[in-house]
Amino acid sequence: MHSSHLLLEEPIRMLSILEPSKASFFPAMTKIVGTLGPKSRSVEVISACLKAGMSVARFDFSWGGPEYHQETLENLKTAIKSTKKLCAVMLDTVGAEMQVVNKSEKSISLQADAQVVLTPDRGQEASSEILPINFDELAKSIKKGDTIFVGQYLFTGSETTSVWLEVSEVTGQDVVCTIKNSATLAGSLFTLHVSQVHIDLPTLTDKDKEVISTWGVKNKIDFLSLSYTRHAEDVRQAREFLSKLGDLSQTHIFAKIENVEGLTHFDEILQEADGIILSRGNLGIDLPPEKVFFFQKSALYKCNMAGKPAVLTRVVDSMTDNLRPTRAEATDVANAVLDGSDAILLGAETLRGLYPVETISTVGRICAEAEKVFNQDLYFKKTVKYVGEPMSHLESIASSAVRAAIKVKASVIICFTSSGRAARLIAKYRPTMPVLSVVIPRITTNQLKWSFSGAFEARQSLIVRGLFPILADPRHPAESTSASNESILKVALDHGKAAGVIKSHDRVVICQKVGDSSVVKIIELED
Ligand SMILES: Nc1ncnc2c1ncn2[C@@H]1O[C@H](COP(=O)(O)OP(=O)(O)O)[C@@H](O)[C@H]1O
Ligand SMILES: C=C(OP(=O)(O)O)C(=O)O
Ligand SMILES: [K+]
Ligand SMILES: [Mg+2]
Repeated sequence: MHSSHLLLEEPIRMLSILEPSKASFFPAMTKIVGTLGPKSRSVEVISACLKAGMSVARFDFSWGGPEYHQETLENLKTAIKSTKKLCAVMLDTVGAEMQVVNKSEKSISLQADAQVVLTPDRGQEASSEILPINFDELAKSIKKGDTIFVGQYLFTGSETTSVWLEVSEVTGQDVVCTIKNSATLAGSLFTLHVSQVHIDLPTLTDKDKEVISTWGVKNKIDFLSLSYTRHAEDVRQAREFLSKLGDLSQTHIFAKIENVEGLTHFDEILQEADGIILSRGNLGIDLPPEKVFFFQKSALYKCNMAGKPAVLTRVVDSMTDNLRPTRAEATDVANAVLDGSDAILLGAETLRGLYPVETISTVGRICAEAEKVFNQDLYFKKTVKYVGEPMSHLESIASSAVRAAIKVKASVIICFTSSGRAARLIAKYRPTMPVLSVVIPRITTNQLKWSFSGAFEARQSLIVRGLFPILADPRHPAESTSASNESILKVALDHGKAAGVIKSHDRVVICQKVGDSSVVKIIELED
């Protein structure tokens, strides 16, 4: 078969599979988002997660209050300082999530073929006969025969702690269900999912707004993960809300596609959002199993062509309590890379799993192997063709930088950027070498005070495949002169050398503005 038909580069020597994977400074070009929680909130564990390759920390407000998450975040800051590894912060909303609340935390055992009632009456204690839920309108939204799934928060699928229910009767506000499998629900919170039914809850709830405008503002969150995004309008409303919150006007919105409704409006959502999270946890039960791969491949392709970062969830559930992933999971991680994801999001594995650090390093190693055989040549051609002609000047420069870097076998691409746009466009063409994006701060004013931009832009590239940011000293203003460019370049090269990605005699491709024009330079280093 001709290599252009394959996701893999050809030819692959069978024996190359046996070569040990080399350790390198950048564990992988694909990024890892880790959800922080009980098993990953001490300075020690977070430091180890950062060293293993986590570059975005996710704080999921479906679970845990602001004080709890603040404590974790303070530990993250300490870990960042001591490891000198950058990490961005993602706030994940609750959104239109239906939940069963089990205040007493006593485990609830459910027997197959028996009946259980879902009720909006939150005064009731959860038991084997009745489950109180946080949503008043369930009875209006469903009908006899519908399927409902109730599972432990961040259920892993391998547990006996989740049940399938079939609606047998609706009586007033209550929904009577037949239990399809025996299970024991353990813990205080369970997520409830109704297959392919519109749930009339807002995408940004009042509680979400409250958390964003307090916790979010205080911590200048880099990313808002917008749970249950179903329409482009959801993203527009979130954007409008953030725009009034000072620094958060710079926060990037990642639309989480978790159900068929979001999938149906994918194209419009992608246009509005800064990035996409393919929430396979929920979507995987909303879609028939045989269709999940299809969504993954087409959504990743669309994100790649739009040059917007795509994050894939739920890859190694079984590592929540095992040191090794299953064969299917290990293959799934590699396929996520070949299909085009920028980042992998770990949920239960890092939040409440026994091996958060090992999970990160295992996923990183699988990604790195897949990146080595990713058919860059085919991908590059596809992207150029998709973009068409005439290309914008900047995109043409960016794609040329990638092509040049591959042709001369450069060890890195160094890209000067202020808005982050140039670096992102380079990453869009999926270079095989790391891109050091040197973010040059711009002086901005809001009429009250002067400040420097750049910190958001630098951290926001931590979710993009292949981008490794360096924030330049604000004493080098964006109004660049050739002297300041030279000194910044020296800093970037030194950083690359210290990190072990640049050696003497290496070739390096540089993308920067000289005077009014963007240029791509190739330099060969001396000793
Ligand atoms: N401070 C800078 N010094 C030199 N070149 C820069 C600087 N900022 C951006 N560039 C270059 O200018 C071009 C436009 O990049 P872009 O990231 O869109 O910058 P901007 O911040 O102007 O939007 C790219 O070639 C980029 O490498
Ligand atoms: C990550 C997911 O969402 P959450 O954990 O917020 O339910 C998912 O559904 O895959
Ligand atoms: K959530
Ligand atoms: Mg979800």
